[in-house]
Amino acid sequence: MRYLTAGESHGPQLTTIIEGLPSLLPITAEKVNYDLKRRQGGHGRGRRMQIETDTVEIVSGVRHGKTLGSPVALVVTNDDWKHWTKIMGAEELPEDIDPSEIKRQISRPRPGHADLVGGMKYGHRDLRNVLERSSARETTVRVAVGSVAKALLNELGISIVAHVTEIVGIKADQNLLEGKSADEIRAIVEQDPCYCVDPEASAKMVEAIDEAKQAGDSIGGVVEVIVEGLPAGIGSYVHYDRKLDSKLAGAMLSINAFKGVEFGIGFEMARKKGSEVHDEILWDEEKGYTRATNRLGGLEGGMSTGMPIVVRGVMKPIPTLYKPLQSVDIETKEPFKASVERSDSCAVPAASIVAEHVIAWEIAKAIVEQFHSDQLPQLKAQLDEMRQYTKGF
Ligand SMILES: Cc1cc2nc3c(=O)[nH]c(=O)nc-3n(C[C@H](O)[C@H](O)[C@H](O)COP(=O)(O)O)c2cc1C
Ligand SMILES: C=C(O[C@@H]1CC(C(=O)O)=C[C@@H](OP(=O)(O)O)[C@H]1O)C(=O)O
Repeated sequence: MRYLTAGESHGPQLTTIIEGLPSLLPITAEKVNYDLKRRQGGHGRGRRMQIETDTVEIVSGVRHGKTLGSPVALVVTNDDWKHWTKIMGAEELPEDIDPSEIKRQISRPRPGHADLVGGMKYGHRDLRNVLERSSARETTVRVAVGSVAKALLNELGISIVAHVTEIVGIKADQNLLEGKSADEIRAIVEQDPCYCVDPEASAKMVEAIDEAKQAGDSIGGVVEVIVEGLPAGIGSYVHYDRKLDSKLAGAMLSINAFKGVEFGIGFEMARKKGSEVHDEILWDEEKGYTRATNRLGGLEGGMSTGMPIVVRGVMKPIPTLYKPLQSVDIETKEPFKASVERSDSCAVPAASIVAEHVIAWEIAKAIVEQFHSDQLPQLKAQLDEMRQYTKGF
């Protein structure tokens, strides 16, 4: 299973084609739109999100609400495009117009964004040609793709949820997750402005985001994704490129501004002994094999253990600052303050939604590739069989 995305931030639309989905999978634009709306939200978003109302158009691969097995193409239009048609059009500029007269040309790269190196790499002296594609606007269609993947996971009895665990050092109380299912966590975070389970921490996060915005600065944080209901044995230890944990880590780090990833208790493992890290194995008639703890985050040897997958990613503060950092104008080579583009001050809550969807995609892909998956009913039957088999193993 694979997908491609195309589209510039201020171009006419974002497009994606998903290939390899099983047939007979129910998909609705309504469900995808719900996830797109969640990605647009979260405290700390900038003015662009007031312009856009992201909705998906399913343009192929689905008939009467179910996938056909053929490629599924999705389109999300950029409402902002109408303000950018001259600046972002695909047609050649008329000869009597000097390109430097085109407004919003950028020659002052922002530290921390792709502007400078992207310009060098692709030979763009107008750095807008870089930022249009390096922008996290592209994560819109990745959420649409992940939403389709979640529809598949849902059919297979697998739930997934993301939440924000930390913003600028303000940490949510992890004990509040104790005994809660992914669906219960979702019900809580959907009501919270920072997509956080801890209302006290969330109130402080809101304050910190507002303060950063006021100061012309930006802040980052940590998001966590939990996957429940995955049978043991998805992924493999037999070859490096089949390890599920490496695929999940890659997916997390593919999100714009994500700089680190950990599973279970994560980097804390460096400070603990083996007896305090590894999860003891239990068995009972009803549940089959379980673990006394889940400190390894549901993965051993590159395979799911049957315990919930717990994966976290850290997002750096957003590079565009209203109080800009020192940079160099690439035309004059003079020192200047970097360009100030309209920007979010904190996109950690929004990015948690992106994380949920890129992880959903990787899990769905690993399942589809491991089993015979031309048709959803066949895939479902094999997963049920695998659950029964591993229980009695
Ligand atoms: C949901 C989301 C929203 C973002 N919004 C902005 C923004 O408004 N301004 C900005 O400069 N960067 C924003 N970023 C981060 C940049 O896209 C990112 O830093 C840039 O693509 C460079 O990539 P890198 O940070 O991974 O090196 C956002 C990231 C995400 C995930
Ligand atoms: C458009 C989105 O996020 C954008 C991500 C982004 C960046 O540099 O990554 C910069 C900003 O773009 P603009 O200058 O158009 O406001 C954000 O708004 C989105 O999330 O849909």
